[in-house]
Amino acid sequence: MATIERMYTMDDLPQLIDGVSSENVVGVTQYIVNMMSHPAYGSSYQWTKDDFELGCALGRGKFGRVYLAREKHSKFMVAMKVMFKSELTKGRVEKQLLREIEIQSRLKHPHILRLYTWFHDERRIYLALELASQGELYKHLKAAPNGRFNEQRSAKYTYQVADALNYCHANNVIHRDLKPENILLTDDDNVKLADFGWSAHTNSNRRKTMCGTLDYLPPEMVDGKIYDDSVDQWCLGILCYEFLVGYPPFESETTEATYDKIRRLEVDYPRFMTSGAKDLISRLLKKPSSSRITLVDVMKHYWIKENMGK
Ligand SMILES: Nc1ncnc2c1ncn2[C@@H]1O[C@H](COP(=O)(O)OP(=O)(O)OP(=O)(O)O)[C@@H](O)[C@H]1O
Repeated sequence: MATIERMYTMDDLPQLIDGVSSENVVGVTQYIVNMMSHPAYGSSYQWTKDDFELGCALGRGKFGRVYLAREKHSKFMVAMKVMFKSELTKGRVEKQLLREIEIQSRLKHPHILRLYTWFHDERRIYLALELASQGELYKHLKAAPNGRFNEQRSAKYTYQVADALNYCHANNVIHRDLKPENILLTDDDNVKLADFGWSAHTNSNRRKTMCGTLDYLPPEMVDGKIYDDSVDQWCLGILCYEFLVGYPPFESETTEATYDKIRRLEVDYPRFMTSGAKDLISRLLKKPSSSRITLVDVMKHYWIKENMGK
């Protein structure tokens, strides 16, 4: 699903506020007018840190911190990721970051975290990201009863991630690093796929690079073989399993034991898992990548539909 690309004008105001509740009409109208009257609206604009007020820290990553921030003119809230150039250079991740920025800034989908803009000063790089106030999905999984989501929540999130990945693949992007730590949650309980640091374009050759989290590695990557965008379907199967069970299926004490389980496709489905969930996961965790269920079929799968009330 794509977002509307055209620029709105003040003439569109009635359409934009159509359906807004009466107590919010004044606030929303003011908000839209502020946005449209900003010099950045509809033209190129060089954003700087002076355009934003930084608030509390939302979290800390390997290369910087993320702050709640507000654009001064429109009062639009964002998550501002601030990274030090010296640390990026030391970690040799400048190229990876530039690729992440290039990919994430052109992906516009309701379940992909938007990168609104980015800029830099002498010492730092700033990424103005869509705000996902509930933070990492991982944290919510750990806090859920028995450390796992119920079927309704699992099906909803699996559907939304499948929708996001399907959009990525249609735009020649493979995510390659799916896991609950790389998915954020909004206040209205919707997921946003984030962290495109390991993502790749598919339009070049199929690649053999080894990356991503061990527990989520598909067999073709364990064996260093060529792979394509169906690695994301495998990872979606692992993710759906982790939602329902609380840990990934091939988790082991050692790297070798994990690799071994992946190669032998040794999945233990707990008794509490329903046959519908098992059916979907086993269709995703197929060793020959070409036999994995498509993302469109994941969204139409009966277990997803049943649990989303569709
Ligand atoms: N868009 C956002 N909205 C709300 N909170 C966010 C957002 N982005 C990040 N955070 C919070 O900040 C924390 C750190 O994010 P960041 O992306 O820097 O870390 P990370 O995923 O560990 O990245 P990396 O491993 O690439 O350094 C996250 O764990 C999350 O809690």
